[in-house]
Amino acid sequence: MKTQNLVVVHELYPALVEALSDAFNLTHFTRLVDDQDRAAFEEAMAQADAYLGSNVAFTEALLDKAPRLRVVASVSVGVDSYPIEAMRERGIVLTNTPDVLTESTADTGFLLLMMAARRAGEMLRKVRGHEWTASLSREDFGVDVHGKTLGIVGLGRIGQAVARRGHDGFGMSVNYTNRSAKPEVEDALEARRVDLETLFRESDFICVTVPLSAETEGLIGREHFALTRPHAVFVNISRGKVVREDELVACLQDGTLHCAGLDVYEREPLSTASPLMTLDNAVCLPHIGSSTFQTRNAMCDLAVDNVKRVLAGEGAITAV
Ligand SMILES: NC(=O)C1=CN([C@@H]2O[C@H](COP(=O)(O)OP(=O)(O)OC[C@H]3O[C@@H](n4cnc5c(N)ncnc54)[C@H](OP(=O)(O)O)[C@@H]3O)[C@@H](O)[C@H]2O)C=CC1
Ligand SMILES: O=CC(=O)O
Repeated sequence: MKTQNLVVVHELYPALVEALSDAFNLTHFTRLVDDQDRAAFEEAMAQADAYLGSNVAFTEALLDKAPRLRVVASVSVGVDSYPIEAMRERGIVLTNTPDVLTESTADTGFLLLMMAARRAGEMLRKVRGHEWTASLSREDFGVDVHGKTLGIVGLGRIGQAVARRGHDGFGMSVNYTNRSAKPEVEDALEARRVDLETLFRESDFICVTVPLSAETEGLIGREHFALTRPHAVFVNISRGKVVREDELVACLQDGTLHCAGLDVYEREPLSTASPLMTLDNAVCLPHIGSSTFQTRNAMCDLAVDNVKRVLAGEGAITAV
């Protein structure tokens, strides 16, 4: 007999839904769309031993309504949306999905970097808009990536994977800022640790891969964009709130910053009223960092293994 209640708010691959239905009393939402879904979700959480998912606003009030809850398995590496201290006080184990998403997310970072450098979004719009009627002019040229300088803000797992792509694949020099020094990466990638201002001043491409925290919220703004080189490309694949988005928009509009490639925003989904929607020098993706079939399946598998281990009284594989 199934005795444990699992609430999932995530899209899962079909075989996993079947396996979870066999093992648990499963309440499964693909996503919470409206108030009715949210109410049904809270009702299910009142009996839940475990939760697995992402993109749900977790509050202390929700925890108060979930007295049986023992494990929250986030299908993400970032855990900025959870009340971590309140969970700890209640003895709820929080787990995440590091490592399995590192390479796909770094690919997305490099995709944005390349798209912004070569203005791929704009060019695609030209072709589709039937504006490719003659060979392109200098006004449509992009900038080279190979041999340039790449600056990484937050040289953790994903930051290092982006840096490796730049160094090994494109012969780029690497600058980085990070809380702690990374001598082994400095050796392997000839990377140079600098302060944030120097990184913005002395890099052609800047990629943000630092987690959102009290220290990093609003870390980057106009004073940094004002230091950038004439054709600098700014990429953010971490969290929108690390950047002061109104200042980013203003700097893209007034030419202080040449162009940006963004996967994340202050508010998601991005509002249709956002100026980023129409700026030619902003390449905007809808938070697809880890969204490949292989990686999302691996993230779900890891989250499930974490749930099973915690409920069995064993340590989680990737506790936060
Ligand atoms: N766009 C997307 O879809 C995705 C986005 N992400 C985002 O990427 C983030 C990074 O993931 P991941 O690389 O696995 O995380 P890691 O923990 O491996 O790396 C984070 C790095 O940031 C550094 N850091 C943390 N705080 C500060 C600070 N205040 N100042 C300077 N450096 C700091 C850490 O330094 P130290 O080594 O000293 O601790 C560490 O090197 C996630 O938190 C998430 O927000 C992740 C996956 C997908
Ligand atoms: O944004 C995605 C994550 O895994 O964090």
